[in-house]
Amino acid sequence: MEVLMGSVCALVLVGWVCFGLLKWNGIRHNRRGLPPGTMGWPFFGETTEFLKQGPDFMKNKRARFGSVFKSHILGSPTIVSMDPELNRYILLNEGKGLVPGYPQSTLDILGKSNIAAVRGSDHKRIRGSFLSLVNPSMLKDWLLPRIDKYMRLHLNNLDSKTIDIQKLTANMALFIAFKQIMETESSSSYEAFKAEFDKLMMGSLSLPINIPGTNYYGGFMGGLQASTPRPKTYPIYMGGLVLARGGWAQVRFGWVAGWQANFKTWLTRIREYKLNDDEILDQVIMILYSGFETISTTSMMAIKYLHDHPTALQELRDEHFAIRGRKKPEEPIEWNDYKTMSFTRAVTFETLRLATVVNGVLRKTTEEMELNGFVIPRGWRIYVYTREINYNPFLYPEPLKFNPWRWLDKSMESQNYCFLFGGGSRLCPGKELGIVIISTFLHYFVTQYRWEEVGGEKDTQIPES
Ligand code: HEM
Repeated sequence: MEVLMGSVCALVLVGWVCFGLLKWNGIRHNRRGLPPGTMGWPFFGETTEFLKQGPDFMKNKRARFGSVFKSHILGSPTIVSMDPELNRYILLNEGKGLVPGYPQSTLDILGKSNIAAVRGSDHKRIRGSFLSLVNPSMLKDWLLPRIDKYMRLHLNNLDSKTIDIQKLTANMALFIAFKQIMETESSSSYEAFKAEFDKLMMGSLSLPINIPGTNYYGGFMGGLQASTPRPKTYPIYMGGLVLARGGWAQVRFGWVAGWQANFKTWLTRIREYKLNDDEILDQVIMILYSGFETISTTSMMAIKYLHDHPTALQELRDEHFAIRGRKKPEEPIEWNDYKTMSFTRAVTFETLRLATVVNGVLRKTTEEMELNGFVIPRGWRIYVYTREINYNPFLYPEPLKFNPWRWLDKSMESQNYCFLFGGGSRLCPGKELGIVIISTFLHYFVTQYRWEEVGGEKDTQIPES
């Protein structure tokens, strides 16, 4: 009996403490003029629910509080905006105190000079250097030939095999990115790099708790960082290479001395932007990081949608067999071929829309400001949640239907609320490179293989109807 009473008292006490903490956290962040919403637990906020429930978290909140509400996610008080007009305003007005607001974990791991962490003239300079690496002439003469070569290699030899398409596309995206930067590296350094890269991806979206065992800790180099001259926040695209070559200094000087033929070409192209060593490394990491998830998810979902829509698949195949018909079997895809892939481009955009590969982008206020009648304190994060716009029936009739043909009208790509690649001064500079990679993947996949779904794994339905 005493044990039972003790347990009940303990439970009541825990209940009260929890209630008190939730209330205290709500009051702590309560200011006049803020939008409605709840703040969850001190420090953790509502991060667990947000990560666990995904889009349902947003839907439930919107049903309760409307399309602009407050919460506390990924370590910071956050305003979520699902309002299309407000989202557009925020994306187009970085200069008015709305700068990128990626979580501390992302910034720590990607490096303090990565493009998402810098603003103003530094952003212009770094973005300029980035664009010079992926502009149409680079794409045409430098990148596409390599993408073609390594795509063939990657998609070689899948005949009669059962493949996990998620793994295949994830590997493809990483392999292609790696080869663009480190063409002459061996496959063993690719494997070492891949293992480090997985940790980086996990760490960049975690709570910033730097103790062994956490994803955040794993995102760094662990023990290696202490013995190297790189600052504590040494991010780690280079992890694989450091492991493979046995020392950061060696890698560092190797890079700067132009130890990679193709990297030398990159350095020459960006010389005018005067990036220092750390800035160069952070941009390399950013190239790998930004293109990875987006390209792999889009390629995977395109294969799924095409499988489920035979008419679209047939039209895509016709487009690619027409290109093959003009070539010898071993001839690579060239820029002019890519330019004729209008249906492939439409499939890519429709996949990005329907699967909502990017749910939204993060900003932060640099000063207190009024938005939509609400007063947002300085330093609060704003989650510009663009997912809902993708299913707006006025913009996209029958929004839950896979209909690539809607994108053959070219004006669709530039309509005011198309945020598939972001907008304003942060519009994705890798947009065309991403589409080239996905198109090359689809080219070799649909011209070399026919496929069918096997296995009984439960599908995740995207979007949820
Ligand atoms: C299907 C593929 C892709 C999609 C859907 C996509 C989407 C986006 C979006 C939505 C943003 C805006 C982020 C913001 O406003 O905070 C962005 C920015 C960015 N993307 Fe992409 N991206 C793709 C491919 C790539 C590739 C292949 C690269 C690099 C090789 C890349 C590099 C970047 C960079 C560096 C930024 C930051 C730009 C800045 O802050 O000025 N992206 N991307």
